[in-house]
Amino acid sequence: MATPYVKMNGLGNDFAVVRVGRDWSPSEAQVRAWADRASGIGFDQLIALSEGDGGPWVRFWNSDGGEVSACGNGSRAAAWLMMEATGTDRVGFGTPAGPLSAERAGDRRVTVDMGAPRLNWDRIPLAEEMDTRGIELQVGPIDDPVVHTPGAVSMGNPHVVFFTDRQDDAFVRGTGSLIEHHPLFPEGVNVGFANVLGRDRIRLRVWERGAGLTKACGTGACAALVAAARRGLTDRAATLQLDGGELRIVWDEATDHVLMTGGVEVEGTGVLPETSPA
Ligand SMILES: N[C@@H](CCC[C@H](N)C(=O)O)C(=O)O
Repeated sequence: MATPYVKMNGLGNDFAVVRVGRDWSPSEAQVRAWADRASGIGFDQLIALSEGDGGPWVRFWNSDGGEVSACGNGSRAAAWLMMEATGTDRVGFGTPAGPLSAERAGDRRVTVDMGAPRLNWDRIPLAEEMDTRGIELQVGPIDDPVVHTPGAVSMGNPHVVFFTDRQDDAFVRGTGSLIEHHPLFPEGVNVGFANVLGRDRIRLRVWERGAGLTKACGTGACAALVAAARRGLTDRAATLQLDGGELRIVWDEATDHVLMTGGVEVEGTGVLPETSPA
């Protein structure tokens, strides 16, 4: 049966969003074929919206076909679609990483309450106990590393954040792809490169686990703000400048929750191409 999709993006981080049953389960090969920018639809993540007894439910897959628990930009897109469909200004929905809530923040702008960051080493997860404010990891010569001691944060998915002004393509791609599969991260990791420009402004580029360098990463932006604030480098609210635009991130002191505000765009619609599940 044909499955329609809506093509969307959040700051250029793009998705195909489908409405399907709770038991819908594409194979890795199918997701990879749909994600392919030369021969498929082309996207960074696939997002599935379902209705169940417990209300709306959202799942995410990276372009490499792996299912993941969280996606910040994708959560804004999913929330906006659900609010448009129901004519509401707020929505709550389940995700594999836990329940989230969202509300409209202007024309095609959405704030998602991303919940509390997970900061214990075993919840990132790391392979061994470490202080997640700055973990024992470095890139480059032992006595003169290029980047070192990244903060580690889970926003429902694992992130490390290096504080550096080295943000050129070659460095981000080379270092990101190396760290993504480092044995310290049993589930892999998203790798952020954050240049703190002021107490309320960070320039961020993210090498995403399972998707590579994207134009923006919402959970990466949340993780960067949390990692920076924990180190005293910024306040608990900042504007994150990503390649595709800006996100406002607030780590609320009263609730410990991280609030992410940014735009969503609809690019078009289509039908998932027939593919073999193998
Ligand atoms: N682009 C996303 C993150 C998608 C998942 C990530 N690549 C992972 O594997 O955890 C975002 O906006 O957060």
